Amino acid sequence: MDEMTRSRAANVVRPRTTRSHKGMYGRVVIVAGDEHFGGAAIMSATAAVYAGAGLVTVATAAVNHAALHARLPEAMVCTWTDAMLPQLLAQADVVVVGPGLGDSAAAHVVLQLVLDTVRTPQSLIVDGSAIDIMAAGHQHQTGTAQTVWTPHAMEWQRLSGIAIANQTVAASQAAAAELPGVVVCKGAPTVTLDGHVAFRNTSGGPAMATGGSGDTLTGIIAAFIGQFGYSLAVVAAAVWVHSAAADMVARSQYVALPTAVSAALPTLMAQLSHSNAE
Ligand SMILES: NC(=O)C1=CN([C@@H]2O[C@H](COP(=O)(O)OP(=O)(O)OC[C@H]3O[C@@H](n4cnc5c(N)ncnc54)[C@H](OP(=O)(O)O)[C@@H]3O)[C@@H](O)[C@H]2O)[C@@H](O)CC1
Ligand SMILES: Nc1ncnc2c1ncn2[C@@H]1O[C@H](COP(=O)(O)OP(=O)(O)O)[C@@H](O)[C@H]1O
Ligand SMILES: [Mg+2]
Repeated sequence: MDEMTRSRAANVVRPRTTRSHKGMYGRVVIVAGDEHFGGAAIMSATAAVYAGAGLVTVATAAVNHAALHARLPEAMVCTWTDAMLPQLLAQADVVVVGPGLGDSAAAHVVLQLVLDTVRTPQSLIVDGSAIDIMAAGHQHQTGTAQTVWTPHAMEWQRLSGIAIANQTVAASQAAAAELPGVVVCKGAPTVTLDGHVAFRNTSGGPAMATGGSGDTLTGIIAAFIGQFGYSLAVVAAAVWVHSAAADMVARSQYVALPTAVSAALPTLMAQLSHSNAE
């Protein structure tokens, strides 16, 4: 099994060219946050912006819009039933679906819209409640998007059928081989795999055991794919950066608040890109 280390992550986070514009760094659409879980959408979107995504739009329940603008004016917003959502999804480089999505009829409908719309070369990150809905067999991935699944151990048990106690790398690789794309088996440590190769994460720790850490990771993965392309190594580098930012916070904080982790991303990514530039 390979290891995702600081130096390998630094190879991904390359310096930006002078002639940059935001269209070069990914149009990200985040479909998340029903009326109970608005925080998940805000944390995912915050992480996507702070990890360098070019443009971020959040499709979330209307009740979350004011809070989102208050915390993250950089993000644009719409609802799940907005007439412009299908076009936004079709024009996105990367789509995240699932953080705080819930299990309502509306959640099932918007998930199916995403699955029917997002196609390669677009990338699709499936997290949280979207994993649960798909695991329950209600909906299948009809598109052929470049996919990243981000289950924690219980979500992976639901999706793969492997009991948490039996989630060895070999068992997870076999299950991942039956799924399209990359699987981020979140845990301590997180292992990122594609049915053939696996990267064990070398950063992170128990300060991350708090609600919102996984929502935050989805935004970082989306921003990394938008800037650095879709590959197992880029996803594993995003996992490393997420956990390394948490380690920075945990040096002086007992718990690595997901919003504090996002706030640490621009500094950490600057350090990595400078080391890459040397
Ligand atoms: N602020 C917001 O809006 C937030 C919104 N959120 C949104 O909430 C939605 C539900 O996501 P969820 O992860 O909270 O619930 P679920 O999928 O049922 O899993 C928890 C169950 O699994 C069990 N479990 C056992 N082992 C485990 C392990 N190693 N890792 C993890 N779990 C393990 C665990 O066992 P127990 O704790 O009972 O021992 C418990 O029974 C989702 O859409 C998410 O995005 C959250 O992100 C939080 C902040
Ligand atoms: N003890 C730990 N060591 C390392 N990483 C951890 C630990 N506890 C939680 N994490 C990380 O925190 C995140 C939790 O994801 P998840 O359970 O989906 O959170 P959320 O509440 O946002 O849904 C994962 O990336 C996981 O690897
Ligand atoms: Mg989660």
